[in-house]
Amino acid sequence: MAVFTSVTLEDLAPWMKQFPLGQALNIRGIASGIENSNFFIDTEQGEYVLTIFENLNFEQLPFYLKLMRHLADRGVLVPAPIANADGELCVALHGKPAAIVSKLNGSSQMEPQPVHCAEVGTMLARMHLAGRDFAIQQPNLRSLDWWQITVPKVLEFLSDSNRQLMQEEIAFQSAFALTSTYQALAQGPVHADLFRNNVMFDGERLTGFFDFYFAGCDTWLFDVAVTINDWCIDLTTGELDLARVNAMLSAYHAVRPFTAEEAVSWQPMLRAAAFRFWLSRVYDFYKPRDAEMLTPHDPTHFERILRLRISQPVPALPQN
Ligand SMILES: Nc1ncnc2c1ncn2[C@@H]1O[C@H](COP(=O)(O)OP(=O)(O)O)[C@@H](O)[C@H]1O
Ligand SMILES: N[C@@H](CCOP(=O)(O)O)C(=O)O
Repeated sequence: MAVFTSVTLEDLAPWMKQFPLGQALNIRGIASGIENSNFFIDTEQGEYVLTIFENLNFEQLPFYLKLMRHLADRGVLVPAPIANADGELCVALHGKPAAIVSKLNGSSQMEPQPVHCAEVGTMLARMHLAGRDFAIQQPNLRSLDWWQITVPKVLEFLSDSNRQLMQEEIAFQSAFALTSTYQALAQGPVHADLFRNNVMFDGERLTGFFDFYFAGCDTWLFDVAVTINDWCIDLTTGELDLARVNAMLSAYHAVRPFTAEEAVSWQPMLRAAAFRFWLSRVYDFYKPRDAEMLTPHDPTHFERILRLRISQPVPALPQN
């Protein structure tokens, strides 16, 4: 999809008066998003991104927007939400919650090299540390609870072998989450969807993480595993690429050293990260929402990755 809710320059004229950005001069819908309606807007103060939230509500949004503001204020490279005259980061537009955030320069690096992975590892660790004193608690809404509710809804669509894989993995992850090792893992606000399409680069320089609308409080290691499973693989086979894995993990470890509990949780967490996206892709594939141009992501990609993370040893986390 792209734009679920249409917005014109005429719609924007009165609405923009509450923001310190002057008039909107131009608005262009962004085609690549799949969750929200996004637009680039040119204002008298420069370029910004307008997002109309299609699924998140006014109660949930302060977590994401205030987290972005909190991180931006601490030097983590993320879009900074713009407050209106009342200090609100989220305001209704066409009856839906909407926000304006700063536009990041650059473009996504879809064929990353170790140098890009190192940049991501460093910024991810800085983001985790900067989030430690963030006051709002909101769980990762695509975590174990959601998996347990969603698995029964999709089993009927799966082949026998995939149904078995899904049932065995949800049982494994449910048991893993109860272990004292899991309970000892460092937690805090995490991005939870830090794929290549959610990071901007200008050449080899990272300019920002964005699309925080799957963020929530979860283990930091889950965030690392989600990121590794997208950035550091052979895209055809799903196998881990050691040079990129080492670059990302070493860079992260240099800022925020991994713990002994994280070291023993690494393989289960790579499985959890693969499972989360296999499940959401299966769900979106078989239970699509209304959308003008929505093309669902391929679920088999993460099924393949999950099978590999179960069957093959994974490179160890760096340890001091
Ligand atoms: N703050 C930003 N700065 C620059 N580009 C952005 C920003 N936010 C979104 N975009 C652009 O909009 C596209 C869609 O945004 P995204 O957050 O991925 O949408 P969705 O949440 O709907 O999947 C991105 O691929 C990117 O090109
Ligand atoms: N990264 C997820 C889907 C979420 O889409 P995004 O465009 O909001 O990052 C996936 O690949 O399944």
